[in-house]
Amino acid sequence: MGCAKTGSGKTAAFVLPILQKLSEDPYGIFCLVLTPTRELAYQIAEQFRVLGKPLGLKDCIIVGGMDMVSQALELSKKPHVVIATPGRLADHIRSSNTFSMKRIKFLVMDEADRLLEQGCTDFTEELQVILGAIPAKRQTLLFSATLTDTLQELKSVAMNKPFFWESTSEVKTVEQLDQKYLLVPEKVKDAYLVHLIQKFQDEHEDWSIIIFTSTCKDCQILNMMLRRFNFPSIALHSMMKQKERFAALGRFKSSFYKILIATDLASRGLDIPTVQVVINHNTPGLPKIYIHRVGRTARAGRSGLAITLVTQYDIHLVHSIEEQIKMKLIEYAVKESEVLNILTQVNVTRRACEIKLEGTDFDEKKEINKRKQLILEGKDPDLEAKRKAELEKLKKQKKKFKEHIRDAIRKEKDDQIRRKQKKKQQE
Ligand SMILES: Nc1ncnc2c1ncn2[C@@H]1O[C@H](COP(=O)(O)OP(=O)(O)OP(=O)(O)O)[C@@H](O)[C@H]1O
Repeated sequence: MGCAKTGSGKTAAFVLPILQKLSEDPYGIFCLVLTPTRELAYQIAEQFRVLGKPLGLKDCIIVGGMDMVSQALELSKKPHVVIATPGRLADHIRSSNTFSMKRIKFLVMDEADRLLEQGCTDFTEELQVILGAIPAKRQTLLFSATLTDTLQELKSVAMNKPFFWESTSEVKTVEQLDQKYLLVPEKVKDAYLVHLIQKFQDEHEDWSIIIFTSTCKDCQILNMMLRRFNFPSIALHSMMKQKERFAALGRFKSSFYKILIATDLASRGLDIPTVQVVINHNTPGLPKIYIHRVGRTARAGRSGLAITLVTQYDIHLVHSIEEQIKMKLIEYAVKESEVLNILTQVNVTRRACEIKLEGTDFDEKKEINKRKQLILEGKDPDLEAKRKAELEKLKKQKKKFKEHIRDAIRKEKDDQIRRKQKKKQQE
């Protein structure tokens, strides 16, 4: 298990030793790399290709959204390395007997904590299928910039004592990263965003910027809005077709578009050296999401700037981020008068974009996609919706209970302090 900061070169840290071992005894399929997103799979394959060229390395990328037949054909040709997202690889294992992974020596899980996380996109079932198709005797490598929580869980289930390497540093983010926050009222958030982008465009023409949003819809609307202000922006989210996703990323990487508006689909692993600024349009709900998002800049020793827009409802989230990364964010200063000047125009434009999007089948498409996915997984969409609603209810109750306890503890602490102060005064 390897845990090191974002942009510190974890990919090469597993690619190079694997290539070394492969050169000693080359055969296919020698190694399997799993990663949570399709874009990341292509990026890892690129590193294997560059570094493995002298060996004549054959690789194969197995991800969803691409043609399954040609993938099956490639798998049957025994590539040295398979780089895959779990869902599509599990589909191939279930449906095909034209390839075998029984001899693989290395299993790499990149962004391992995400792969093993049991949340909204849960890979558990797919991982079970994959683990059943590869030999038990192998070396398993887990990498991420945020592995600490997963470590404890894994240590308890691992058959051998795992070797864990962590870069020693108190602060969890990169030193060269300038981390700021901007306190903004929810309703005027977009005016601040437009102001920031205008400023960066005016002052640093060559900078590339990533803006992270919380939902696909927000991502889409912001892109429409920024386009209306003539900013060179492009969206990247999971409701886009896979070909559009790759094209968007390609155009951003080549600096054809200088602004990428993305959901957390792009928060992990992506390595784009020109990115100078990351803007969090919403404050990430979890510190580790923050760490990965801001890690899209200041990579490989470069500098970078991260600005998180914080509304009145998000202050507790910033506190937990600061606690986790072990440093304080600094307030970013803006000229309020300049924001006020564009406020009405921005709000009117946003509303116009929202109306335009409502006129399309965006929401409907999302529902259909969700139902399709559930049916593919062999689940009943209606039953799942009911289950989800019940879970939500339970979660809310749990949250309320936790808040209640937290308040009670805080109150008790305050009372204690007050009692102590009173006692001192009396003395
Ligand atoms: N020894 C090195 N010297 C200079 N650059 C390097 C070196 N090793 C890797 N790099 C480059 O550093 C960049 C970041 O590497 P990489 O994408 O592997 O980071 P990472 O640690 O996996 O980050 P993340 O946690 O965000 O996925 C890449 O462009 C890579 O080519």
